[in-house]
Amino acid sequence: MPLRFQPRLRLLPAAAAAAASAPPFPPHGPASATGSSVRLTGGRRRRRGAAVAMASGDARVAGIASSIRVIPDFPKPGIMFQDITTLLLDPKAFRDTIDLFVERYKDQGITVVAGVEARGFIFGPPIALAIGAKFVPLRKPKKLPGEVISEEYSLEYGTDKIEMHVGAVEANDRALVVDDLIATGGTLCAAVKLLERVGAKVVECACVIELPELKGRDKLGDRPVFVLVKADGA
Ligand SMILES: O=P(O)(O)OC[C@H]1O[C@H](OP(=O)(O)OP(=O)(O)O)[C@H](O)[C@@H]1O
Ligand SMILES: Nc1ncnc2[nH]cnc12
Repeated sequence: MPLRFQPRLRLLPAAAAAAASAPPFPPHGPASATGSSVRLTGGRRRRRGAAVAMASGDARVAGIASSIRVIPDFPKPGIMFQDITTLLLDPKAFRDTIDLFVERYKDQGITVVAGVEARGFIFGPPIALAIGAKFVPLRKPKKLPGEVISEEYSLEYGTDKIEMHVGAVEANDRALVVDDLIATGGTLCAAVKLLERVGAKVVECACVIELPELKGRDKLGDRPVFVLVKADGA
């Protein structure tokens, strides 16, 4: 997966009001991991590179945003890695994340939640259970034991593939695609293609985080993408 350079992050204007009530540091944030923070006007401090912005006016999103740790230069120099494992350490943030998705999708007639390996396997299943849909894992090559269909997608250098079991999704299914993050959009685009190839209707793609500078939405055309937080490169 291409983990492209993501410049230092800043708080988007839409986020400012909701963020005012957020704690200055996340419970498990990089302030402790890296010792890195920046001072905000008014004397508050926030993590360097970690200002993650709200996509909605819901107050829960501020807590979710501040629970996501950003690790600079992982897995290689220049990458600001959005680490959702710290969100998982915070039961309120994790529950709020699932609840926000469930509230959005519970009355949309969704019959299948497709989660993209690996981090879509964390958020997808609890959403599927709560809305009464089946969960279908979209896996990296050679992991699924049954007959599969595959979709290749572009990486920064070369290509990768995801696979889905034949028969898991049917032509009359209404699908939600779930992953933790959209960057270039290549992964979600391949996921959508797999589902559409078997005739399913992709209602929406849902991610916790978007890196808007990488313009992943452009790759998805008119398929809607819903995200909770945006990490904005300044
Ligand atoms: O929008 P894109 O540019 O396609 O990137 C987004 C994908 O990258 C990350 O996964 P990764 O491929 O690193 O795999 P992992 O979850 O197995 O670590 C992330 O979890 C998304 O699936
Ligand atoms: N900056 C980033 N952080 C976490 N996962 C990613 N996948 C692609 N870019 C990423």
